[in-house]
Amino acid sequence: MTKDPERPAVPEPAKSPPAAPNGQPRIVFEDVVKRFGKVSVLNELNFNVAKGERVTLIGPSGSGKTTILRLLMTLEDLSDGYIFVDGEPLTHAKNASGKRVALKPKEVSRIRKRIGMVFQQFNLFPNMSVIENVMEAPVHVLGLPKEEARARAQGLLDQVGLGNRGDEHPTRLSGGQQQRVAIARALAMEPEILLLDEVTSALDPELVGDVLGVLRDVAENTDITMLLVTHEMQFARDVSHRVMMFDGGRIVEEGVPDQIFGNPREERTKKFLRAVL
Ligand SMILES: Nc1ncnc2c1ncn2[C@@H]1O[C@H](COP(=O)(O)OP(=O)(O)OP(=O)(O)O)[C@@H](O)[C@H]1O
Repeated sequence: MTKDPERPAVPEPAKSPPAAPNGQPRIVFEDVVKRFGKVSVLNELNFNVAKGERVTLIGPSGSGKTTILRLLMTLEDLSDGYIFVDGEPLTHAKNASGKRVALKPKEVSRIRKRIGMVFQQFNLFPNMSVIENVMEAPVHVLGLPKEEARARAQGLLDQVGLGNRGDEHPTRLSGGQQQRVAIARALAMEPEILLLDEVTSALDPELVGDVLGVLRDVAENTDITMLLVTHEMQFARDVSHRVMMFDGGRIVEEGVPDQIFGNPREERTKKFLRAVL
């Protein structure tokens, strides 16, 4: 695989990921229902993710993986049920009489700020320089002074191997470099939760390794809770504490990566893995 010369060497992947953290959950999905029109995509889905845990969601196309991330990012409305972050409701709560009520936008945004997402398409602002892309949310959402935001952005660009490209426009960068900027941009908000949705799927194969290298660094050197949707099964195996296999909006099977990838129990998981591995 071609290495980007600007990208510093990344450490070798850990042989086996550390034991999954437990304790107070960072994320709780409680009886989550998502419908698009009359079609129910998630049906009373329940799961927890611990603080610092990295969970990969796998499953066939249409099984609801992206919808789960988009609900957490509040890009989709929750049809029913509750999502909690550190015990606090994200978009809906029960009022004193037990009725489900939507939270006010201000309350939603307070928690939502703690969540970052990187998409398949990098979605950088084409009219801003690379460093301005990374500074934008810290300045406008967190209210950080510009110089502080710039220093933070520069540090992150250094971290993703693009420290000397800050003044360029994103369109001059390769897809892999743009995706590394998008990762820096998500990290600039110092999220407690990072959602990664097929972040290498739009890249030429030779650019995938550098982006995964950056994410490996993040996984190994921070305690950010991560939810990943990826087709990079070796990467998922290396960095995840847990893998959840979805089909039809339900969890078919979950377990540590070695078990799911090496010794899946459910026929549906075996069939899916046969098709993708
Ligand atoms: N905005 C929308 N309107 C209508 N249906 C939608 C919408 N977004 C998603 N869906 C449907 O919801 C289901 C779950 O989609 P989702 O993207 O979450 O699946 P996925 O597991 O991430 O699939 P993929 O691996 O192909 O990205 C699919 O049947 C999809 O067609």
